[in-house]
Order: sequence, then structure tokens, then C-alpha cells
Amino acid sequence: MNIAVMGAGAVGCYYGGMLARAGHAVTLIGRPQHVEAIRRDGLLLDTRTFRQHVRLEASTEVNAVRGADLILFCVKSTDTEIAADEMKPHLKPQALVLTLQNGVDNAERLQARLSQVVVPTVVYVATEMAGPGHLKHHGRGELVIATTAASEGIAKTFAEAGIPTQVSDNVIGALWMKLILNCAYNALSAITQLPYGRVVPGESVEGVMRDVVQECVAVAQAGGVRLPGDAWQVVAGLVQTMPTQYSSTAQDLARGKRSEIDHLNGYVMRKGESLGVPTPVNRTLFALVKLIEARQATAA
Ligand SMILES: NC(=O)C1=CN([C@@H]2O[C@H](COP(=O)(O)OP(=O)(O)OC[C@H]3O[C@@H](n4cnc5c(N)ncnc54)[C@H](OP(=O)(O)O)[C@@H]3O)[C@@H](O)[C@H]2O)C=CC1
Ligand SMILES: CC(C)(CO)C(=O)C(=O)O
Repeated sequence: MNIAVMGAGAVGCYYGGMLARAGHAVTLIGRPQHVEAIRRDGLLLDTRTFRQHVRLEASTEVNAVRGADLILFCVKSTDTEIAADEMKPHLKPQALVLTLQNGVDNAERLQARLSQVVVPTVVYVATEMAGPGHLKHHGRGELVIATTAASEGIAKTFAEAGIPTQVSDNVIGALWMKLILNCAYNALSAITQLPYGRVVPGESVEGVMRDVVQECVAVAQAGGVRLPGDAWQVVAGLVQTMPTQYSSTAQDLARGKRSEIDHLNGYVMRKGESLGVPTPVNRTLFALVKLIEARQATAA
């Protein structure tokens, strides 16, 4: 299969690298520091189970999506519209686009700009770019993709490449469950710059997290979303599995980057407003992260 990855970062390099390693023609589209290193040395796939330089195409030019049957769309939720507009003129009419992103509305936002079929996807992986062209995998790697005519075939192709992939008729519910995890952990870890194992035992923190979850569940229910399981149980369980983890929002702020908070607690706040569901705790966490971002932008 001819595959292009839009956004050669931590998620795009992991999945693109795994598919290239399995023999697929993969082109990574990303920033010069990664593209130059990958062209020179190959992509270093440094995973929990193997370490290997994988040879694949890499480009800084978005027209490299031309000819791809499958696009893995892996930019941050803040970059969805810009990246969509850049790749739109170069896409094959029959190309299929998978959104490998956090946040629940990326596929909808992308579909509003593209005529190609866009497939919402949930990503369960922990990866980072440890350096130029160096993908570090910390664990997991499963995907859940929405049901389309092509989904079973894609799931089979991915599974053969070592990517366990489930086809689901409730991807939106699964994306919401991930969103609730993000709403409960990301801002608290970002504001305090603490790992989950130190955030959760903090005084009154469990109450804050329970309030966040209750607000998110109320918004999801008002919006007709079917959550797959008990959200609080899922949230409460995460800290045991990754006590030393800092949220991606904490990592973004620590690097002086804009975070995805608009698409996490900010999304729940806006959705709550439109549905008449109060979300005071999500609003407070959102406002605090935005203040930190604004302070950093002024200092820069
Ligand atoms: N990393 C993880 O373990 C997980 C991440 N996710 C989600 O996956 C999504 C991707 O995250 P992640 O891979 O970590 O993010 P990264 O920032 O590592 O990767 C995105 C890359 O795309 C680049 N990029 C953005 N716009 C363009 C463009 N127009 N053309 C070319 N390159 C572009 C970015 O460059 P620049 O930074 O210079 O803009 C960056 O290098 C997010 O929604 C995240 O929340 C979900 C589960 C786990
Ligand atoms: C699941 C969680 C909360 C793990 O860190 C995450 O997705 C993030 O940090 O953005």
C-alpha cells in the first residue's frame, strides 16, 4: 500500500515506521530537522521490543501526499485546518484519511475541508521524538478505527505490520473516553509540572478530578455520546499504569509550545455551553493553562 504520513512527529513516525518496516511504501511529511536525519540515516525506530533504522521516504513538501492511497493524519489538533488546506490540492480523490489525534472532533473538522473519506481513529500509544529522526516508543500501540467499507482491510494490513487495530462502530465514544482522561490529567500535570503519581495524591485533587469527569460525562450524555464503560474507573486506573508520566500538555508547556488544551478541557467547556451543561471545573483548568501559555508567549 502507498502510504503518506502528514506530520512526522511522535505518532506519525511510529506508525509510519512500523508500516515501512513491514514493506509498505511510506512517505513521511514533516519538519526539516527530522526529514534531513531520516534521509541521511533512516528513521531510528527505538521501541520497547526492537531498535532498528528503517529506510523510508521523507519530505518537507506537502505535495509528497500525491499518489498515496492512505494518509495517516498525525499533526496536533491545533494544526488540523492548516495541514488539511496544505494537503488538499495534492490528494488523490480516492485517498482515505485516518486522523491519529487526540480530541474528538478532528475527523469532523477535516471532513469539512476534504472530499476524501476521513476515518476517525483512536490512538493508544506512548511515543516521543527523542532527537532528529529518532522515535522513542514507551509502550502500547493499538488503534481503533471507525467502520467504513475499507476498514477491515486496513485493520488486517496494520495487524500484519504489528499494529493491533480494532474496527468499531463507536469510535466517537472511545475518543470521548480518551478525552475524559486528558481532561482529568493533562491540565493538572501541566499547571503543576508534576507527574501523575505526584498529582493524584495531592490534597483535594481527587475531588477536582471527579468533578472534571462528572462534567465531561454530563456533556457527553447531553450530546448523545455512548461512553464505552465507567469513565471514573478508567480515569482512576491510569495513575497506577504510568505514575512517572507528565501529560503531553505539561510537556508542551515545558518546551514553550502551544498545547492542545483548546481541544481538551476547552472543547468540553464550549460543548457544555452549546448544550446548556455547566462545566466550571473544566473552564477553570482551561483558563489556567491559557494564562500560562499567554505568559510564555509574552516572555518569548
Ligand atoms: N505522542 C503520543 O504518545 C501520543 C499523541 N497523541 C496525539 O497524536 C497527535 C500527534 O501528536 P504527536 O505525534 O505527539 O505530536 P508531534 O508534535 O510530535 O508531531 C506532529 C509533527 O507534525 C509537524 N507538523 C505540523 N504541521 C505540519 C505541516 N503543516 N507540515 C509538516 N509537518 C507539520 C509538527 O511540527 P511542529 O511542531 O514544528 O509544528 C510535528 O513535528 C496529537 O493529537 C496528540 O495528542 C495520541 C496518543 C499518544
Ligand atoms: C493518556 C494521557 C493522559 C497520557 O499521558 C495522554 O494522552 C496525554 O498525556 O496527552
